[in-house]
Formats: sequence, structure tokens, C-alpha cells
Amino acid sequence: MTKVIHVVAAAIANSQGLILVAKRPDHVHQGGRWEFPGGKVEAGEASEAALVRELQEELGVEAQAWQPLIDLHHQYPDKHVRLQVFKVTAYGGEPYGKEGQPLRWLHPDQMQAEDFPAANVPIIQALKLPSLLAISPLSEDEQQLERWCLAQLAAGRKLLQLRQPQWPVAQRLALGRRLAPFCAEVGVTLMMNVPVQAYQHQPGLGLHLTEAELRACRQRPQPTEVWCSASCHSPDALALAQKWVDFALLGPVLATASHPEQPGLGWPQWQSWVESAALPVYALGGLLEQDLPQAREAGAQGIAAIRGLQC
Ligand SMILES: Nc1nc2c([nH]c(=O)n2[C@@H]2O[C@H](COP(=O)(O)OP(=O)(O)OP(=O)(O)O)[C@@H](O)[C@H]2O)c(=O)[nH]1
Ligand SMILES: [Mg+2]
Repeated sequence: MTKVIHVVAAAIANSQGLILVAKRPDHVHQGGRWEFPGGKVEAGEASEAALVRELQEELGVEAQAWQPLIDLHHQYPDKHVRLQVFKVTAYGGEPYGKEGQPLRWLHPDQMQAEDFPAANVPIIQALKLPSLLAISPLSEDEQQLERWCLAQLAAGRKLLQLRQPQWPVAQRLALGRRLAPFCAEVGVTLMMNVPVQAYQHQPGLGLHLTEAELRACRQRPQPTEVWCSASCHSPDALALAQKWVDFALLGPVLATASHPEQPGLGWPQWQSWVESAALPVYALGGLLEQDLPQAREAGAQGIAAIRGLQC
């Protein structure tokens, strides 16, 4: 097995939510591309100590507060890297390119994957995605679901999923079409849980696949501008999600009222499955907003919930 190069990198966020990126010198690995500042973890060094050291060495700043963003492996033709990325939310000093590297502050939506090393695609996705994903509660009452959606928008949620497996597909699509303009107006994506062939794109909507639909995929189900996600219940499903969609939901972490027959995976198993996946993964199953720090420590993008995220 090739040696794994363990790298820590920082998505440093300023008060406007812009993220600092630096240009790699032309002569180094992945030279000329933009990167998240950071570097190799030294032998015997703890990851977070490496993070603090690298930001001091490369930018002259003192990292003061951070949280895990995503931890992934990537195989380049010439090397295998593990990129452990932290979102740095507080720092002392003004960053400058100590090694002469140009710096820029970018909104995640301005980041183009092709300007970064190939390993960075999931990191950019993780920066674009929020930490909470609210899933619609089962209901026969369309007005109640409209109220649910509008309440979620009012609460500032950025990512929703319209589930309703008990409804005919046409009814799900019709409700999605009505809600889409409200979502689009405030930059929210409503993930539609409908068959791939039935999905019709419009601004404000995305496509969510069941695990069976994910397994049937032979290509990405929608162009890259359309968010696509999938439900996963095993490591091999996560590997497929990494290939065909932008993010996954993995669960149940705990047993839930909506799926009482499925025992919970528990955090240790959940974490061990996500460790080998290079895409953002939401933890699902019996979770509440206050479980977010634990979910992040386990490698989650955030939490997805029905009851846990009611407004
Ligand atoms: N820092 C950083 N490295 C990245 C990113 N994406 C990515 O593939 N890498 C790869 O991870 C490795 C990190 O190396 P680095 O050159 O930053 O390491 P370093 O700061 O310790 O430099 P040094 O070896 O010159 O002391 C490189 O192979 C680089 O191509 C990223 O966003 N940030
Ligand atoms: Mg570096």
C-alpha cells in the first residue's frame, strides 16, 4: 500500500462568511491551483497542533476556534493524501501570504471545482452545504406541509427535503413546484424525494434518491448545478453516493419512531463508515439540533431530522 500523506487544511471564515484561499506555487504538487491553507502533519504531531502551526507558518495568523469540516482520502496518480479539513471561525492577526502566495476571500458559491486540486471537490461541497437538513413530517394535509416549509424558511434553514413516500409522485411534484419559488427567493434548496425519471428541475429544487435508486444509477442523475443527494445504509452505498451525488444521508444513528424496525448504528459504527467516504454525509435517526457538535466530531456534515428540527 502506498504511504498516506496526512494533511490538515483550514477553511478560514471571516465575519461575512467569506473563506480564505491561497494559490499554490507553480512548481509544487497541484501547483497553480487554489487551495485551503495547510500542510503535512509531522510525525507524532496532533492534527489540531499541525493546523495551528501551518496557519502561523503560511499566513501569520493564530487559529483560536475551529470545528471539523470534512476528513477525506484522495488518490492522485502520484500520491495518496488524507485531507483533514477544519473550519476556522476565530483567529488572531491579519492573514498575509508569508510564503509570497496570493490570497483571496471567496464566498463558497464563487468556488469553481476546476480551480482547486481534484481532492477538493467534496470540501467545496461541504462549505456550500448547511449543517441542518430538515425533512418533512408525514402528513396527508398539503396545507400543513406548506406551513411546515414556510416555517422552516422563516427559521432560516437552508436545506429541506420533501419526503412524503405515501403520496403519489404527481402530488409530491405538484407541491414541490408550488414551494420552489419561495425556496429559491431565499436561497434554499428543497430536495425532492421522487424517482429520477420523474424529477423536473426548477430553481429552488434538488433531487433526493433512495438507496435503491442510487444503486441503479449509471451516471450522475442531474447536471452539477442541481444538488443531488441519496439515502445510504451501508459503506458500499456511501461509495456509490460519492460517485453519483453531492451528499449523502446515513442512518439511523439511533432507532427512530419512523423506522422502529431498524436498530441504530450507534456513533462508533457510523463514524467508521463515514471515514472512508469522500463526500459530505448527514447523520440521521433520532437526532436533535443539540447533537450537532457530537455529529461533527464523528465526521458529519451535520444532522438531518424530521421531529428533531420542527419549528
Ligand atoms: N494545503 C492543502 N493541500 C492540499 C489541498 N488539496 C490537496 O489536494 N492538497 C494536497 O495535499 C498536500 C499538502 O501539501 P502542502 O504542500 O500544503 O504541504 P506543506 O505545507 O507541509 O508543504 P511542504 O511540504 O513544502 O513543507 C499536497 O500534495 C497538495 O497537493 C488543499 O486544499 N490544501
Ligand atoms: Mg502548505
